[in-house]
Amino acid sequence: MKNDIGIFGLGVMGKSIALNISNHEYSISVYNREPELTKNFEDISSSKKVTCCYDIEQFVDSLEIPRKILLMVTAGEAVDKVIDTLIPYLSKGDIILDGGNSYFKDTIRRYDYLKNKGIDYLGVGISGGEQGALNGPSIMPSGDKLIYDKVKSVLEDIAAKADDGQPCCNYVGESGSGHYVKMVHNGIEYADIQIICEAYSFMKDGLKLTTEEIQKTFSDWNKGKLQSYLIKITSEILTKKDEFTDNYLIDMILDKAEQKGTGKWTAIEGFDLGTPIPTIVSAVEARYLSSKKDERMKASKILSMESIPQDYNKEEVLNALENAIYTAKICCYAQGFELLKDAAMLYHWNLDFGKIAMVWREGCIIRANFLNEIKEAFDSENDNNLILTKKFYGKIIQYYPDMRETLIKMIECGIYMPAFASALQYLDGYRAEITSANLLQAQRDYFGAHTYQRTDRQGTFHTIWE
Ligand SMILES: NC(=O)C1=CN([C@@H]2O[C@H](COP(=O)(O)OP(=O)(O)OC[C@H]3O[C@@H](n4cnc5c(N)ncnc54)[C@H](OP(=O)(O)O)[C@@H]3O)[C@@H](O)[C@H]2O)C=CC1
Ligand SMILES: O=C(CO)[C@H](O)[C@H](O)COP(=O)(O)O
Repeated sequence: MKNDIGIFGLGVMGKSIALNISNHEYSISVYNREPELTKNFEDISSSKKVTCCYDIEQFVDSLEIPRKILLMVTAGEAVDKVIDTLIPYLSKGDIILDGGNSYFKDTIRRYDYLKNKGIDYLGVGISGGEQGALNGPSIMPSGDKLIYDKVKSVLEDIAAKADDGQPCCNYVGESGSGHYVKMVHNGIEYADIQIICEAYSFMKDGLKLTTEEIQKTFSDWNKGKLQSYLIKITSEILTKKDEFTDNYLIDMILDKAEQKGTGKWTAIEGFDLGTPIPTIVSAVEARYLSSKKDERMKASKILSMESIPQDYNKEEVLNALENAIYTAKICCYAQGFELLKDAAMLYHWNLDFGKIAMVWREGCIIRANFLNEIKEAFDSENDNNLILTKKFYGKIIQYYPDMRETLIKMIECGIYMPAFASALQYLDGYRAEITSANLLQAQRDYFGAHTYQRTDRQGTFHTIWE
């Protein structure tokens, strides 16, 4: 008897996905470059439907034809190496699925490379971290639809299920689009995380709340319109005590953020496509700034400034902050979907934003209650900016003043809040009928004869300014 599917790579994600698949009654074969992880997997997987392989040929031979092999390895060069290791053992019609955070242009290249060899390739964006992978991730598959149909049942079975029972797995589109959607998911993840961190900073350093008070605030917010995985884990993180000191663990963690690159790719795509995604860009930049800890320490002494002492009504400020976070979150998602809209045009993908929102409703890191509303918004207005949809523009108008008031207070307290500021500026800029770009165009024409268009007649104009 041959096995249904093979999993190559038994790191954090591969191990959990493999267990998830085998828990769904599929027979699996697993392989890892370092045999130690395969041995560990053998120890934890009691199921008889698991074949642990220590040899690539044995791994490939153990699979039902056409073979289906899910790669869960580090994105980048490793994926190419693994593909080249597998090729000599594969047959025409076999299917490789890449479940890592691969760069979408690499996925398109690998698809073409393997197509020439008669091997099918699906780029499968997966989100949910270790627990999601084990209990039900959000899955964003792409490639040939006919090939997807051959693996659809296993992907849908292992995916998270939304409240309506629908699997959080939907075919996204042509090659590369699934990894693109996953990349944008991560861009939104960066922005969402940054907004929460800035709110935390304001509560701690501006409002001088205790960790317990901040924890309770996040916990309360998670019962309302901000209900989401990231707000929930934030409230849980703030309960954790340090094992070495009497402090909360959060106060012992160095404030230097790391990143693996998906947020940066999203920001670069925004620049390349000319799509304004300032909150996502600001979140990437905030990570870079945070990592310059030594310089910040030095600057904090040289540029030391007193913040303006305030006597805020904390309850009112926290209510406004909740509305400000909600509005900023909508802006993050709106920016992500605007990038997807421009990418669909440029790369000729037929993206259904309602279906994408549906896939993000459960399982992934940005899962949130309001994704149900985002789904409904796009179901009826697929081409609209989220902030202009009937579902959301009223909320933005309602919460706009609270957002503005909150930002004023953050400025008074000297809080670093690039994500909040960029979200408000996104709204102010997007709704501006007239901007200052008329002056900008005049300056360009002045120094470089770059020409400009007029408001009252067609054509291109140049003025001798001096
Ligand atoms: N961790 C997370 O929360 C999430 C991760 N992802 C993505 O999933 C993928 C896997 O991540 P994760 O499980 O966290 O990573 P880990 O670091 O835990 O595991 C990496 C895996 O890749 C294998 N690998 C690395 N280089 C090679 C190579 N040259 N040849 C063969 N195998 C190699 C490792 O094998 P070995 O043991 O031999 O080194 C190991 O099995 C990545 O693309 C990641 O971005 C996606 C969503 C969430
Ligand atoms: O893909 C993920 C979740 O969806 C990973 O958790 C993500 O890679 C984390 O990114 P970074 O290390 O850059 O913060």
